[in-house]
Amino acid sequence: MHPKALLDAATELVRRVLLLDHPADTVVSRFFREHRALGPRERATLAETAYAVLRRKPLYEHLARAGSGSRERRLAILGFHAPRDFLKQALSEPEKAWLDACDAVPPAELAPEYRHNLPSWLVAPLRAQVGDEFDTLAAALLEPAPLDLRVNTLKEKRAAAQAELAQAAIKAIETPYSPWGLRIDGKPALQKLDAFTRGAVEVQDEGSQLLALLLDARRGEMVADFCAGAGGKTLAIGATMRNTGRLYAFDVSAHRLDALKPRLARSGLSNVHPVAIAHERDERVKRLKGKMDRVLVDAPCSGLGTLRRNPDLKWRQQPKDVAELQARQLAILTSAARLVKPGGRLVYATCSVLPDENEAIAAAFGAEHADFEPLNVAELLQALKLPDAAALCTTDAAQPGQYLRLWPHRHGTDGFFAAAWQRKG
Ligand SMILES: C[S@@+](CC[C@H](N)C(=O)[O-])C[C@H]1O[C@@H](n2cnc3c(N)ncnc32)[C@H](O)[C@@H]1O
Repeated sequence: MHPKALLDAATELVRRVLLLDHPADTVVSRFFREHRALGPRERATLAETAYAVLRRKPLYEHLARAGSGSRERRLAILGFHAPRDFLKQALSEPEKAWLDACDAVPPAELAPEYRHNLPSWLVAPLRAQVGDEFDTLAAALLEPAPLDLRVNTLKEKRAAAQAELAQAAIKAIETPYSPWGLRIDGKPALQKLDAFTRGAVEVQDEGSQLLALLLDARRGEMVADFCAGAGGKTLAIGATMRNTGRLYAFDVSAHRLDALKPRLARSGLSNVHPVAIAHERDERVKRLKGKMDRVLVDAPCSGLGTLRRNPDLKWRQQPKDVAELQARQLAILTSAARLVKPGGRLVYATCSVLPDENEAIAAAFGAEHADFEPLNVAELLQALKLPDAAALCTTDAAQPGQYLRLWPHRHGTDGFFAAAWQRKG
């Protein structure tokens, strides 16, 4: 496609994602379905351009106050994911001069909001948590996430999967913390790889793998993944159970559970029972009261720990949404807790970096549930022989290691939180 046509397409896609009325990945997929003639490289350029604009929206809007042409075209030019000489074939002389002027602005001279590119309401809670590391965190959140795989140890050892990928010219290194993880160089197409189609590997961020590990589900147990969604963590938990026992995958979205089915088929797991529920107090949940050895609540959350892959969330989420989420999170955790049998383990997790969705929910639950003993997550991970377990957890002087707290700039994962309890016997 000629650079001019590709820039026009990017401008239209940028216009659509900036409406912020749907998740960016949905908008991009719909755009590609409408433009079937686009090749893989053109698709990559368009998607990366739209994501670049979402990532650096404040900076690009600032730079786009100068220049000419529509606002979306200026933003698409600034985010255009291709070599400058290719892009310049699409530009008028005044546009080229404006772009050169933008490129010449020294980053150090930019106001902080054009460097961190975060909404103002998010800055204070992040600064309060990471202090001097704020700029490093903000920079990490502006980078695309690496591609992590989880090796399905029911089918393959990690080293064998790594060797198989190498034969397909895909370089993969072991993830630093998860014993099942491989981190891939670049973004190769995996769907047609034998290792993928036969279920030996699945795409999953290392942080998600650690949440499944923390649940520590064993052979023959009764386990519930309460907010299973498309089942990323369900699959990892089923593998730790060595395909024995019974693993319920609950979710209120039948549509998301449907996406679990092909993944289950590939994985070779037959111990998973997907159940679409109407709400967290559904009769099908109540019937299992006190029967579960382990329950994971991977709660619906703002997703603000996943800004590397979902940069639109920082513009689509608002403080009032977080307040609404808190009520749902506590209600879901409270209902899910009823399933846990005496001596059983409960894990609450989110992919949010906001204390309001994390420590605050754990504290509110703890205050109402004296029958649940908080477990120290660092100790649980140490017992699982995880390297640097304490470094993955909170460091409060009063309760060191109490919660899992993963950060992109420290751990190279998405931002995750987890708290764990044991029901008193
Ligand atoms: C963070 S996502 C889960 C991601 C999934 N565990 C994974 O690893 O891919 C949260 C899920 O909670 C589900 N959910 C929302 N409200 C719920 C409720 N009341 N009961 C159970 N699941 C709920 C959503 O449909 C969504 O799939």
